[in-house]
Amino acid sequence: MSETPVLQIRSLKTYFYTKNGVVKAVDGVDLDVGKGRITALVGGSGSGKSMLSMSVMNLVEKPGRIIDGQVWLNGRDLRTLSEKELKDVRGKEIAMIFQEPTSAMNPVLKVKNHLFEAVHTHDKKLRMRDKLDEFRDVLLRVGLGNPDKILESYPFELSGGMCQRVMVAMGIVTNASVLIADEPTSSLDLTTQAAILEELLRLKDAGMAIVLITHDLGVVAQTADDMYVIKDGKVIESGPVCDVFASPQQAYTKFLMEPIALLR
Ligand SMILES: Nc1ncnc2c1ncn2[C@@H]1O[C@H](COP(=O)(O)OP(=O)(O)OP(=O)(O)O)[C@@H](O)[C@H]1O
Repeated sequence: MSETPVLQIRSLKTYFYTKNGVVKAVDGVDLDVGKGRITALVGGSGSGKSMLSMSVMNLVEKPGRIIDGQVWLNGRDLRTLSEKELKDVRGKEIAMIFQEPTSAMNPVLKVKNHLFEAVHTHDKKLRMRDKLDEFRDVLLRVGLGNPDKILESYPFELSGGMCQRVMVAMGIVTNASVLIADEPTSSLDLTTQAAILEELLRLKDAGMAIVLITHDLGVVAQTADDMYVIKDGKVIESGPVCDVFASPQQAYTKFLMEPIALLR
């Protein structure tokens, strides 16, 4: 990676203090995310991928707590910002597509209002009617046909996969410099999955830095430039995707790659 990374994470630690002891969800992670690149975070269930991204957004809830580290975004350490300043950063400079779209969406807001909120929070002069054409176009690009009907729908009127695509559309319209996508294609059929991945590649080509969290090494091979393998809250292997695939160093990385090796 030649340019200075847009997002640099250093020594980040997020622990959960439970009655059964301390869970080290993120345990001293260093990570660089470059402009115009897709950086994949891979690892098994419970390895700490989601908590790492929630920590970047400073959205960790009790009993979890970020206990150490820095999160540099465009030269500012987000960990030193006030909650008010962070609100401004979220959605404008760094956007996130959550793993659980139905719980991340407001049940009383129509899709058009979700999309509008994603842009209006940071530009109060915008008017809904001026954005509707763009919203229709983005909905079509994420595989949601009949966009006029979708714009007028409430989340409960849509399937989980449709909500997931609305979340992707919200990530796209923000035009943030970093987009964190947590399993953005997990509950989608293969055709829709391909459309979303295509869209992520288009955003990357437009200069966005994308963090792609996934279990699916096939998706990583198709789309990502760099990858980090996470286990027990730690980065155990990282590098350009082609290097890690060509010569994985850790037994755990080889284990994650086994399903792909079988397909070759
Ligand atoms: N509220 C909580 N209380 C206690 N431990 C938690 C809590 N939330 C997450 N953890 C723990 O943090 C660790 C990391 O979880 P995380 O959700 O980041 O994993 P993940 O890699 O994203 O998994 P998945 O792929 O299944 O989403 C796990 O050990 C999990 O049990």
